[in-house]
Amino acid sequence: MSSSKKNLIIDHEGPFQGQKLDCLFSEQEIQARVKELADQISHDLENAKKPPILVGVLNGSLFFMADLMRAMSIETEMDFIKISSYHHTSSTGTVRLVKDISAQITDRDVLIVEDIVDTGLSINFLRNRMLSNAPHSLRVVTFLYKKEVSQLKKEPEYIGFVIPNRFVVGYGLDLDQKYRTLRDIYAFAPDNKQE
Ligand SMILES: O=P(O)(O)OC[C@H]1O[C@H](OP(=O)(O)OP(=O)(O)O)[C@H](O)[C@@H]1O
Ligand code: HPA
Repeated sequence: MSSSKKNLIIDHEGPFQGQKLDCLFSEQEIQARVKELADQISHDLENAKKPPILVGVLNGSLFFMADLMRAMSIETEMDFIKISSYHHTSSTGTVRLVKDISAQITDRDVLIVEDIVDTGLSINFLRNRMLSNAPHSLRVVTFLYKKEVSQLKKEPEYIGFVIPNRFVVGYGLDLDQKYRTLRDIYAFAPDNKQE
C-alpha cells in the first residue's frame, strides 16, 4: 500500500464503531481516473447537436458529477434526480423516486452520472424511466462498479473502477449519511453487511 493510502477507523456510535476500513483509492487516483473518463466522454459526445444533459443521481454522485463536468472539454447541461434504496449497508430491494428531473430530455443526448452500481437496481430503474421520454441517446457513467454482484440488464458505457463486493464510503458515498466528504474511497472488510 502506498504511503498516501491511509486506513480509516469508524468513530461514530453504532454497530460499526471501531471498525478499520482500507483505503481503496486515494484522491490522486480518483482525480486521474475522472480526467480519463471526462476525456473519453467528451470525445464520444463532441458531435452532439445540442449540449448533452448530465443527470446526476443524488445524493451520492454530487462530487463525481461536479468533478466530471468541470473536467469535460465540451459544453454540457446539468440536471439531478434523487432516488433512495439503501438502509444501512443493504439494498431494500425497492427503488423510491424522491425527486424527478426538470429538463425535457426528448431528442437530447443524456448521460446518467452515478457514484456506484451495486445490485444494479437503481440503474435498471433509471434507464427505464429515462428511455420512456425518448432521448436521442442514453449512456451511463458510474465511478464504481461491483460487477460480480450487480444484476444489470445493460452494462454502464463508462466505468471508473470495478471493485469487489465490499461496502465503500467517501467521495460522495455514505454510511447512514456520514463519510460523504472524505476525499479518498474506503472499503469495509468483505461480507460486513448489517441489516
Ligand atoms: O446498484 P444499487 O444497489 O441500486 O445501488 C446504487 C445506488 O445506491 C446508492 O444510493 P442510495 O439509495 O444509498 O442514496 P444516496 O445516493 O443518497 O446515498 C448509490 O448512490 C446509487 O444510487
Ligand atoms: O458500497 C456502497 N457504499 C455506499 N453506498 C452504496 N450504495 C450502494 N452500494 C454502496
